[in-house]
Parts: sequence; C-alpha cells; structure tokens
Amino acid sequence: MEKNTKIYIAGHRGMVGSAIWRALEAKGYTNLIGKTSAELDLKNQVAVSDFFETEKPEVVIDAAARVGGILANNDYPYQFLMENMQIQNNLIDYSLKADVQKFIFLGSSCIYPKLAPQPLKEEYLLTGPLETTNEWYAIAKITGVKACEAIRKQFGKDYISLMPTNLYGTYDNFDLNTSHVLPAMIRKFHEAKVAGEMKGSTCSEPVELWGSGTPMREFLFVEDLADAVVFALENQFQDNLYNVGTGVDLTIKDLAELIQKTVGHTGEIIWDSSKPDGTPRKLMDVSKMTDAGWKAKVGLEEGIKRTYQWFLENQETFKQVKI
Ligand SMILES: NC(=O)c1ccc[n+]([C@@H]2O[C@H](COP(=O)([O-])OP(=O)(O)OC[C@H]3O[C@@H](n4cnc5c(N)ncnc54)[C@H](OP(=O)(O)O)[C@@H]3O)[C@@H](O)[C@H]2O)c1
Ligand SMILES: C[C@@H]1O[C@H](OP(=O)(O)OP(=O)(O)OC[C@H]2O[C@@H](n3cnc4c(=O)[nH]c(N)nc43)[C@H](O)[C@@H]2O)[C@@H](O)[C@H](O)[C@@H]1O
Repeated sequence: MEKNTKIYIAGHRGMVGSAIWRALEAKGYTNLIGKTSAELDLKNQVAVSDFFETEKPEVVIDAAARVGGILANNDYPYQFLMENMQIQNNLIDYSLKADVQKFIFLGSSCIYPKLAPQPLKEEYLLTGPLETTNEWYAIAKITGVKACEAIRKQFGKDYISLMPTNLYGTYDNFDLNTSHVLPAMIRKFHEAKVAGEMKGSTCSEPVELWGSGTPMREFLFVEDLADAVVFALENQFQDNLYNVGTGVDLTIKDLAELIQKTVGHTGEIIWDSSKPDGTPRKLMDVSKMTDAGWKAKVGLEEGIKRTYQWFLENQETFKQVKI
C-alpha cells in the first residue's frame, strides 16, 4: 500500500484508533485523517455523507463505536445497539458509495454464541444464542460483519472484519462503571494501595470486584491489535472474518491476583456476586490469522506493566467514558 494513501481512521482518539494511528505513522503513512465525535457525529447520516463527499478517503478503518464493559452493556442496551448500528452503517454505506476500496471493520469476540465450543472459530457465528449482558452490542457488530461480507460478495470490494478479543492498554477507559475489567482492576488496586499508604497502614484497603471470579477471558494488548490492523491493511485476505487474539486465557480471579501483584496491593479482594459474570469463556481460535502470517507479541504480564506505568503517568488525564 502506498505510504501516501488517504486513510481515514474513524474513532482515531480512542484506545484502539489512537494505537492504529501511531502504528501507521510509525510505518511511514503520511496521509491519515481523523475526526473527533464533536467534529463529526458518525450517527448523523447527512454529516457522514458530506464528509465522504469532501474527503474522499481511499481506505477506511472503523475504530469508532459506543464501547463499554459488562455493566455498561447490560444497563444501556438501546445505546449499545442503536448507536453502534448507526455509526457502522453510515461508515460502511458511505464508504461503498464513495468507492472506498478497502474497509476494515472491528467487531468483538462477543458476537459468538454464549456456549459455543471453545476455542471460538469464525464459522461458529450465528450458530446459537448470544450472551444476554451484551447481545445488543453483539447484534450490532454482527450486522456490521454481514454488511461487509455482502459488499465483498456483491461488489467484490476488499471489506474485511477483524474480531478482537478483550483489549486493554494505553488510553483505555478507566471509568469504574463503564470500563472493562482490566483497566478497572488496575485503578481499583492502585487507589486501594494509595489509600492504605495514606493511613500509614502496612496493609492496603480492600478491593471489591464483580461476579465470582470464575469466568475466563483472553486479553490482547492494544498495540498488538493495531499491528494486526496494519497487517490486514497491507495484505490481501482471502476471507471476510478473522479472529484476533493471543489464543491464551485465564480466570478473572487469576487476572486479579496478577494485577494485584503488579500494582503492589496487599489487602483483601471481595467478590460482589450481585454483579454479572457474563459469558463463562470466550477464547478465540486464532489459527486463521496465524496461517495468514500474523501473531500477537506482547504477553499479558508485560502488557499489564506497561498499562499500569501509563496509568501512573496520566493520573490527571486518564479517560472516563460516561454514557
Ligand atoms: N476495548 C475493547 O476491549 C474492545 C474489544 C473488542 C473490540 N473493540 C472495538 O474496537 C473499537 C474501538 O474501541 P475502543 O476500546 O478504542 O473504544 P474507545 O476508546 O471508547 O473509542 C471509541 C471511539 O469512537 C468514537 N465515537 C464514539 N461514538 C462516536 C460518534 N457518535 N461519532 C464519532 N465518533 C464516535 C470516539 O470518539 P471521540 O473520542 O472523539 O468521542 C472514540 O474515539 C470499537 O469498534 C470496539 O467495538 C474494543
Ligand atoms: C470485549 C468486551 O467484552 C465485554 O464483556 P466482558 O468480557 O464480560 O466484559 P468485562 O466488563 O471486561 O468483564 C469481564 C469479567 O470481569 C468481571 N469483573 C470483575 N471485576 C470487574 C470490574 O471491576 N469491572 C468490570 N468491567 N468487570 C469486572 C466481570 O464480572 C466479568 O465476569 C462486553 O460486554 C463488551 O461488549 C465487549 O465485547
């Protein structure tokens, strides 16, 4: 791909979008465009149409969405369904109308059935009922996958869908109500450690976590995902749907103990069983991406250390997404 190709990164300020922007700049791409949601509300069809008319991007990467953890998805089903359909449908439809040649859509591992066999293969899509806490977001993402598949089939355009597993890293959302588990744990353990130190105690304050701790999750460092997006941009894939992950998972309880050790928290962990566990497991089969020539590089322990370091350096400005 020519380094002066005009590439529009929708959601370029988000955790994923900003990582993709940094990765493309690092590889020498010089013609990147992005708009904040204040500059261009992607839910607004006329505004999106005008944007494509004016900017005429050659490539579009969709990293814009209403995103959140299990509680946000469960508490705001309408926003997670409707906003995500509006955003992606405007981007996909106006990319097609503007003859955009390459489109990369980002979905999520939650598109697969709640109790599908593990690890999850791409062909398990639509073979069973979804997890109820995020079925709204999942249905929106599934329609995005199918829209890109329809464009490949009917118009022969290189529109592909990447399904990342749970992501984390720099510029993540650290709001304790709307975030995902990993950034929430980093913040909770850190603030409980500091609270203990402020009291002059040798023991940290207790930390309250959600659910039972028994579900299993896979975590991919966001810079690895950005690397996978650039890989997909620079290579011609044979299919429309590819899982992107590490192929390794762990229990939420083990994750908590790993983050507790990294942060240096020494107090009690209390599990709030009134909060939902969600999907028991959603480990991705990543063999299609491996066969295509891409593998994740950053291990969980290293990724947590880098994310915690970033959190410490950005105490005043870390993002807290409200809905
Ligand atoms: N985080 C994860 O664990 C995870 C896992 C799998 C897949 N993904 C996917 O990765 C993508 C990005 O996720 P993320 O974690 O980077 O989320 P994020 O940090 O919340 O970023 C979302 C971005 O979308 C933009 N956006 C939201 N609503 C918009 C609107 N109406 N108009 C224009 N822009 C809008 C925001 O723009 P502003 O900042 O300008 O408001 C923000 O930059 C999403 O498609 C998500 O489904 C995320
Ligand atoms: C990738 C994302 O996965 C999401 O599902 P999902 O992994 O359960 O989303 P998370 O919010 O990351 O929760 C993962 C697991 O961690 C538990 N958990 C424990 N303590 C906490 C905490 O303090 N905060 C949070 N957030 N969780 C916590 C939570 O109950 C759940 O079993 C979907 O809802 C999204 O739509 C998206 O697909």
